[in-house]
Amino acid sequence: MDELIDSTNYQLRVMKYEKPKTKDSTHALAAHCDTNTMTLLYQNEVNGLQIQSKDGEWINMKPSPNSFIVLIGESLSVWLNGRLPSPSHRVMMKGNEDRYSLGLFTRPRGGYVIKVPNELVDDNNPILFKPHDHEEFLKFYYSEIAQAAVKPGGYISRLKAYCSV
Ligand SMILES: O=C(O)CCC(=O)C(=O)O
Ligand SMILES: [Fe+2]
Repeated sequence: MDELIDSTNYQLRVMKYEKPKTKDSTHALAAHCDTNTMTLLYQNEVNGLQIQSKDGEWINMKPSPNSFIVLIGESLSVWLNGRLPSPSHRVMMKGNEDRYSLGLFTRPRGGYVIKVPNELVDDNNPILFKPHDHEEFLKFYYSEIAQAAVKPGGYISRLKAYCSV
């Protein structure tokens, strides 16, 4: 537990999504998976977050006023050798109210090596990801090579491209 606390950075961010200018629903945040370990989201009463199910369907999130949404990030998914998937999500806006959300993003600190635990690797579950430092990954994330690999409109996991075995 101490190791987890010592190896984690936290970022708290407030996000504002302006009401759409037309009656149609609009993409306010494009589909993506978070690259960090875990994201906790809290929102005002305006819905808009959608999570993609395994079969590709977009599900509207309607959290009750006192609840948080917890999203597994790709970094945790990789850490767990893919045992828990990181869901693709997006924000669609409709109606005539602005949306505010509060996100607490946890991510591994630079210098900490993320390594799949031995307990999660066996003959049926071969190791899928190489040990890596998240900060080194972020340098790759913004590099020209990674940017060039990302095609407009399609989501590609740069983390998996970076550390797959
Ligand atoms: O505003 C939201 O509900 C989602 C924000 C989000 O997915 C992100 O910032 O990565
Ligand atoms: Fe996100």
